[in-house]
Amino acid sequence: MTAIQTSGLARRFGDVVAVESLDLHVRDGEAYGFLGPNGAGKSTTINMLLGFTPPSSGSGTVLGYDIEDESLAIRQSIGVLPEDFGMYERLTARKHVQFAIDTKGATDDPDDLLSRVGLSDAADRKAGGFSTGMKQRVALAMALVGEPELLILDEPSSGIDPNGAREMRAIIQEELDRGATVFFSSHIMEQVEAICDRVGIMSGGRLVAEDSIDALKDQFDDESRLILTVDAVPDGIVSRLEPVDGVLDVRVDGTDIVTSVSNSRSKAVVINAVEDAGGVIADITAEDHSLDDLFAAFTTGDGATRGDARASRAEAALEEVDA
Ligand SMILES: Nc1ncnc2c1ncn2[C@@H]1O[C@H](COP(=O)(O)OP(=O)(O)OP(=O)(O)O)[C@@H](O)[C@H]1O
Repeated sequence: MTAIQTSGLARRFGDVVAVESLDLHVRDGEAYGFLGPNGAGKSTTINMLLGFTPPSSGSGTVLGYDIEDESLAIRQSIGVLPEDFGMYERLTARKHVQFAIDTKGATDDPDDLLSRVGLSDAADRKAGGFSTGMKQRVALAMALVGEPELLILDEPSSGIDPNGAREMRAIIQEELDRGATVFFSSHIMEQVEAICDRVGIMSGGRLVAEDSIDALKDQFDDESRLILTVDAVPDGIVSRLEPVDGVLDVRVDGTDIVTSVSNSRSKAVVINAVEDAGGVIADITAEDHSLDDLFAAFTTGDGATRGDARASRAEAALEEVDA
């Protein structure tokens, strides 16, 4: 069975198209990273999957249940860590978890769950005094109630310190090991890279890529990144380099001119162009692409055509897969 499937799913808020013709396929037992910049439509998608926001058009199923007609069954069967989790200030951490257990008719021991998320010491404290990270841990404990087949986690690591993020990763891995499907949105690329089998990248309400991280990276195999550190960045260097044949992207980061080039011939042209523009090159670095680059490539529209070009490349690649 497909854990999550949507077809032409869309949601508009007035003139704003939050999600547009979304076809999502999350397989049983996989860890699926749902990525995208702020405002890309991730939370709106998750809210549609949970039945909190009705779609403007399109359809979808979660664990085989229809997202519009069977949302109650969906919420009973899955574990959710929502984006904005409101807590009852006067209830203790344990009471929160017990509430989730009772609601689901589950038999978990709340103390076991609080121990898993590292909150044993705070079990009897009222949530009103909790830090953001502690609230997030309570929310995760509540999501884990009843060993759900599917966990939907919206930014699970937000507000969590690096140790907490590592523990969160370990918990997600444990859940995967017992056979659960994990669908989570995140801005933390290391976390996504460490956990995910596949990622879907949203941009402007559309799914611009959906594949394994390795497969997406393969699309960049013929490309490399060239970083020129200069004493002072020459005026207008971005618009000067962008038209150079083989240059896929240019941006300036402090005194670094960061370019993606499709062949080594272009590197020499870039270096010459920077020097011709009066740049004194202090250092040259060539780098492989990281997941951050990949994310930027699929989601940024700045630097003129690059984001669009990448998006169309991604679409072309996906069409090939579909064909
Ligand atoms: N209730 C609403 N009313 C009006 N516009 C909305 C509403 N909810 C979302 N939007 C708009 O829809 C778009 C997508 O928002 P959404 O929250 O889904 O993005 P996101 O990818 O989850 O972003 P973030 O990473 O910042 O949480 C944005 O332009 C947002 O302003």
